[in-house]
Amino acid sequence: MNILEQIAERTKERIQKKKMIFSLAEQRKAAEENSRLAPSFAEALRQSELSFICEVKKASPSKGVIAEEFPYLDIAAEYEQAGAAAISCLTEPYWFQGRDRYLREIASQVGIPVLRKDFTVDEYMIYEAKEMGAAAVLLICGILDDGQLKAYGQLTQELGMAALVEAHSEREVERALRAKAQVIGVNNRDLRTFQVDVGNSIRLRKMVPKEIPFVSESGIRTSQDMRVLYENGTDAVLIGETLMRAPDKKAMLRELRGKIG
Ligand SMILES: O=P(O)(O)OC[C@@H](O)[C@@H](O)c1c[nH]c2ccccc12
Repeated sequence: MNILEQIAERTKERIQKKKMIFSLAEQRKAAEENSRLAPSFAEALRQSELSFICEVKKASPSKGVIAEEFPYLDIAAEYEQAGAAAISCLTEPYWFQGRDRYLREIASQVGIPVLRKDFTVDEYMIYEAKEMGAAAVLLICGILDDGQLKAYGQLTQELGMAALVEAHSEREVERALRAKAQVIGVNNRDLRTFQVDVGNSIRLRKMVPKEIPFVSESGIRTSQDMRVLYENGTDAVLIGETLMRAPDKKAMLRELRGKIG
């Protein structure tokens, strides 16, 4: 099993345990009772020439612990003040050291949309995301079949959220398009090998119609990376590690943005 499959399996177990404590029916009810409409994720990505989705992430399978100190609320506030279009918050606990409560607290504190970054493998997680105040969930093509992609995308929309559908290859972009993804992200990191290639987004950008916001994810470090992505029609970038390691996140965002947008 590659790492992506391992995480997906572990996530299924995690959700089974949660369901025993709080059933799917109860979770659905809790989601439906949260009538607060989160700000629109897709709209937020259309607000500027090149939008930033800034990630709150303590650790990752490829890098281990990235931020020993992890004042997640301060980090989220700093991202918002620096002009982030949206925040991505990890909730996966074992490889990324995420927590549901990080997302819950961040979403209640900031005015910009928050993406629940997790390995969605069950509709239960979509109800949870809604209940927690997320504006969007991640659907990874590599761990979902076509039926799930479609059904989870629909449920997400019914609950007033958006799905960021993540692809890594031509075939997966085709699948995302077929599933009527509202927002498509291309991961520059191969979650099977951890190899990073920003060229992956550039290659796959051409397959996605202009009306669908296109997000380039992972491994973005320099204003040079940003320029190349921008020139090739990227609408938004999703940046984690580079920002998490920067002592002054506002300055880092300014530097990355350079002369763009
Ligand atoms: O820290 P980076 O290299 O800037 O990457 C951020 C984000 O793209 C990455 O965390 C990510 C992309 N797809 C994922 C799926 C699950 C968990 C995490 C991810």
